[in-house]
Amino acid sequence: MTTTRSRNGRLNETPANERSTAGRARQRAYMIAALEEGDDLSELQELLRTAGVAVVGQTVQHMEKPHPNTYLGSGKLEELKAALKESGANVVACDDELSPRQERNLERALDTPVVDRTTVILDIFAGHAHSAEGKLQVELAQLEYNLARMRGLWTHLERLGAGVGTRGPGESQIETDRRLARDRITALRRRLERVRGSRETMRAERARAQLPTVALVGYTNAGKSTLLNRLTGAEVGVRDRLFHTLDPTTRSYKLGGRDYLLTDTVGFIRKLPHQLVQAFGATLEETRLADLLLHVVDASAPEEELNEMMRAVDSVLEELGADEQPRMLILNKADALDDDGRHDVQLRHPRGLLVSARTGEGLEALGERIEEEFERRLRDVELLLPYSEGGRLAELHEIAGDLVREDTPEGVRVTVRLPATVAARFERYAVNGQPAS
Ligand SMILES: Nc1nc2c(ncn2[C@@H]2O[C@H](COP(=O)(O)OP(=O)(O)OP(=O)(O)O)[C@@H](O)[C@H]2O)c(=O)[nH]1
Ligand SMILES: [Mg+2]
Repeated sequence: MTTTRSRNGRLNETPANERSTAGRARQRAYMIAALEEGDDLSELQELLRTAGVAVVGQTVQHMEKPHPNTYLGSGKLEELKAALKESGANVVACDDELSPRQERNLERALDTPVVDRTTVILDIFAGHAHSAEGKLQVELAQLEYNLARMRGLWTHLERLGAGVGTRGPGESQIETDRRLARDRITALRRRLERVRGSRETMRAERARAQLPTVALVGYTNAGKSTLLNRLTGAEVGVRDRLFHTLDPTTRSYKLGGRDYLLTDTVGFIRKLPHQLVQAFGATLEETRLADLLLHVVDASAPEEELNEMMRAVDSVLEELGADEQPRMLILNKADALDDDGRHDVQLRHPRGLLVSARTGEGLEALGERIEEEFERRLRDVELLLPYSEGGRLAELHEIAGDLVREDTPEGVRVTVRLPATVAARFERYAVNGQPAS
């Protein structure tokens, strides 16, 4: 994991730079946060744990907005300095994304390297990316984040063979850095496009065009992968760690004689770095193209936290333009709730379906609901398929199970019931210009 990180993460490869949360034997982090009353640092702690960093202390200042120059107030900083020494920490981890100025000032005041929440999340992503596409996406996000902040681009570019001496006349070092970083970003984008155009992706896209698709979305650690495994018999990795799944996995899945595709997606989190949402745009496309979204939540989380996680998911979906599809709320981890807890969560989310991906409870009802959801939107469609498009007929059989066919001189005339979204994909074969959706 360390090697992947240092390959991707610019911050991680220079020993002189202690900013990275990874790649060094046992980092000891001291957490700081400017929080509203009632919030705590458990999520940052969880993120650090996932990044393999030990937490040795924390300082929280309750304030409405972080200080624009130093993040925390000056009195708090003094207090922090002493506590920091005491704790033996070798890095300070901040719960928010820091402006370059805040970061610089904090490092100066504390005489300790500072990482912010975004850097930690990018780092975890770098460690969890397995596919060529995932790795490129993370590197792109890291580079863009650092470009915006102009943080030590030096080492990175040197490693890429750009190095000293490439500076043009009259160009300041910063301008050179910026220009080289932009070139690298352009090159990465191009490579990403090529990777995405690969055959495998195209095959997946073809499959998606035909079968109705259901995407599992939700906060990291909600149980999406567990649910996918349970429903389809797949073996997607499951761990009690944040952001375990980065590469979307799609499996087919049968319900009442029809085939569906079920896609697992990357988990969301509060304050998900914007760069990551952008970089993972293509991966998250799965979400936008799905016919139905299952929003999976950890129903065993405390009420306030659950609401916040749901809001975070809503806002990412909105940013992705995936907020218009039909959505179902899946209240997972029912097994971790007692009777009162179940009653309570069901009362607060009457439309949610209580299930347990672990024990299988409620999954039959879930299947029925999915079927109903598609049933409701079934359309009777009449199509004329030319004989040269025999493959299309086979697809229809797979999707619809039942269909009525009649051979005519022009081709096969088919009457079939299809989900509205699928019908739209067959529109060009519709008879009499009758709209298929
Ligand atoms: N008690 C209980 N635990 C569950 C259930 N479903 C999942 N878990 C646990 O929750 C943790 C996270 O599960 P995953 O399936 O990896 O969650 P995910 O939503 O795919 O997480 P990311 O890939 O990080 O977005 C694991 O420890 C699972 O064993 C459930 O129904 N009940
Ligand atoms: Mg997962």
